[in-house]
Amino acid sequence: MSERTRVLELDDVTLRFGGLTALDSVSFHIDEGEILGMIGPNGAGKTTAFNAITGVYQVTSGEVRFAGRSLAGLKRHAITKLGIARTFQNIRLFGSMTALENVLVGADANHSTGVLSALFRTAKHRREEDDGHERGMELLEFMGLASRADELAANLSYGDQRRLEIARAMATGPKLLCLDEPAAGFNPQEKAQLMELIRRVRDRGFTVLLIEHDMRLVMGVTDRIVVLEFGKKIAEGTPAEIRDNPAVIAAYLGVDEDAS
Ligand SMILES: Nc1ncnc2c1ncn2[C@@H]1O[C@H](COP(=O)(O)OP(=O)(O)OP(=O)(O)O)[C@@H](O)[C@H]1O
Repeated sequence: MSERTRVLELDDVTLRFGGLTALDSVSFHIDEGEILGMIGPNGAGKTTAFNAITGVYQVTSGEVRFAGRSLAGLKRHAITKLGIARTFQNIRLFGSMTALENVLVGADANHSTGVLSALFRTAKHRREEDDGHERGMELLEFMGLASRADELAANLSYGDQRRLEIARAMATGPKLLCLDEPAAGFNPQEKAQLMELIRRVRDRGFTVLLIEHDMRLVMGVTDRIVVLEFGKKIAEGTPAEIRDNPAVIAAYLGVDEDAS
């Protein structure tokens, strides 16, 4: 097998909230171009792992590395700039802004020009705005939202809002895209469509970390899967390996796969 570039690495990460150990010595990595699934029953630590990766929480011990660099002490904004973007379990759009404006807010995160040049509308700032606009429209097109570009986000259907969140995250130009249950609340057909879209996102050059409750779906779209239970990694492997793993079967036994 050829050498692949390591995008993200969690090295023996423990994260405690007071007496509760939400992540317990968790290690895994993601290589460039992979779709890595993260699954596990409710409260397993999946969202906490996202929060540790994106700088919402600092790890108690261990290290998160992005492109070989430790993320210790970095704030959320700095981590976005480095190239990690995420969506949230609960949609967080700016409801009174249009779909396009929401995407442009994402693109803004990576502008090199600052407040002063924006104030004086320097040529460079204008150029960045034009580029951002074009790229924003292209992303909306890609997500099937071009015709909704001028609609207020609050007026979009639930499914369109979920897709817009992904477009906004992509607009920051990330190397790693972290999607926290992007298909939550979707019916099976919508879920299947979204998974296909996520595959196309990866084909555009993004590396994807995906939390998804629906085992069948996650099996269909991911290259590898990490399974958490009570903050510990209990399994890691290809979808076929995970499907037959006794520890995973035990963790999910009696658990409604679609529960969220
Ligand atoms: N800010 C916090 N303060 C205290 N405890 C927290 C905090 N965030 C998460 N936890 C706890 O950490 C554990 C892991 O939660 P987490 O949300 O990461 O699980 P999850 O796998 O994402 O679950 P779900 O599938 O329900 O979203 C849970 O016991 C949760 O109650």
